[in-house]
Amino acid sequence: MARKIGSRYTAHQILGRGSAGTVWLGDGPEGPVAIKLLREDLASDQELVGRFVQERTALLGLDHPRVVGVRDLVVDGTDLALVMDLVRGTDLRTRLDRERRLAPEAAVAIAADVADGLAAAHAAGVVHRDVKPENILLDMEGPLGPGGAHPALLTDFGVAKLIDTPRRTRATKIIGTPDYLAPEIVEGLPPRAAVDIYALATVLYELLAGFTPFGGGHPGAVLRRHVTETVVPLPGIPEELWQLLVQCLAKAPASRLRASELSARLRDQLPLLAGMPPLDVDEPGTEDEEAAYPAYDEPQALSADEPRRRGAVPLVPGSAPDSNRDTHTSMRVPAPDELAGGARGTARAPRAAGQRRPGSARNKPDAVRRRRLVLGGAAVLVAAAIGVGGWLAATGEGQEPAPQDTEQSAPSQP
Ligand SMILES: Nc1ncnc2c1ncn2[C@@H]1O[C@H](COP(=O)(O)OP(=O)(O)OP(=O)(O)O)[C@@H](O)[C@H]1O
Repeated sequence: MARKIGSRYTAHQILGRGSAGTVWLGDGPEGPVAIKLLREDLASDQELVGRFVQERTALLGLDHPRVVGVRDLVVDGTDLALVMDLVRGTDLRTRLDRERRLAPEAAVAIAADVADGLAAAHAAGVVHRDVKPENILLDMEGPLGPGGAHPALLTDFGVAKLIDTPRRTRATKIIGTPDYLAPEIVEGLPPRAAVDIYALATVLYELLAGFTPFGGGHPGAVLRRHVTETVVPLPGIPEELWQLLVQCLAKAPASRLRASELSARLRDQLPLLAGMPPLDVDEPGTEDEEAAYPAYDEPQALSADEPRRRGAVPLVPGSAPDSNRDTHTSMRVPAPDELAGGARGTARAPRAAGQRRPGSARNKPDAVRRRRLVLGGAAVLVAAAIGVGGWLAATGEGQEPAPQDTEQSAPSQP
């Protein structure tokens, strides 16, 4: 079914859905495009529409081969749409779901591409703030690179910033995707370029291991781990690559590499990784923590036959009418002492494949595991939400900080 978007574009077929809306395959005066049609409740928010229009230049301004370009912004009646370059391929989450983990050479090649895109964005004064596999697209029509990896492009630049306004997101709600949230965000500091580096290092770890370094269990527990736990080595990972990951997952933002340096260091490693098979590691259990939390119901938005995705919190609060992912969980603000008190270990050390942890939650039926998932009292929620509350407060209109410790020079985003 075709649908007109403004006077210049026609949407033909749904490519995918996210928390902010639906992405369509469409065409316009210059050929095929991808059209991200924002959810109706967002599109009817006049303040939000105003922000998109105000940021039009910034949205349309990023021009880099590793960034999905935004070509146009359509505001038409109840429609608010971003018209983007069409990437023919898939998103990295889909590939990861299919393959579970990638060979190190391919994983590093993809991460280097994304780092290139980030370097360009940071130089232009833009922080992405939502780097995750869902926002990395693989261009299947592009030339094959190291490890047989297709070129990777980062998408959704600037959208998180526009949608996450204090008015839309009460300070009691946490915004973002917990697995990829840098500790300084959890602690309430404003997001600068280094948060993207942390998120990208998390993605690279996930590509190599099949799970994120601090993910698993209740979203609040995930946030707490970002702040209190150190990343545990992956069995079999080359030392230099491991050191790079450790540096970019540093708790202190200033200790992380800049995007251009990360890209160069990743590419330096590629020859050493050629032909290396995927790492053979087993996902750690979270049973100790799960036992500490009362029952937690899975988010409603996920349909029964859909594969479960990692716990995540919505970019936009509230149920998403056209969303079918469990990237839509809302969390309550934890009390300050909860975070501090939640620093107990979680026994999340990855094990070489085959090594079983006695009584691992991995061996429990899914429904049981789910019921035992977190919520409520314990540790985490607390500091997390307090931190993010501070972050939200700090990212109000006109308060977005210029990306610091980026490739400097460039003007900051208005
Ligand atoms: N420019 C594009 N070209 C081709 N496909 C795209 C493009 N942008 C997005 N898609 C597809 O649409 C899907 C949904 O994208 P969208 O950005 O709305 O959500 P998301 O990033 O997956 O999740 P969320 O918005 O919750 O962070 C993507 O996973 C991808 O498969």
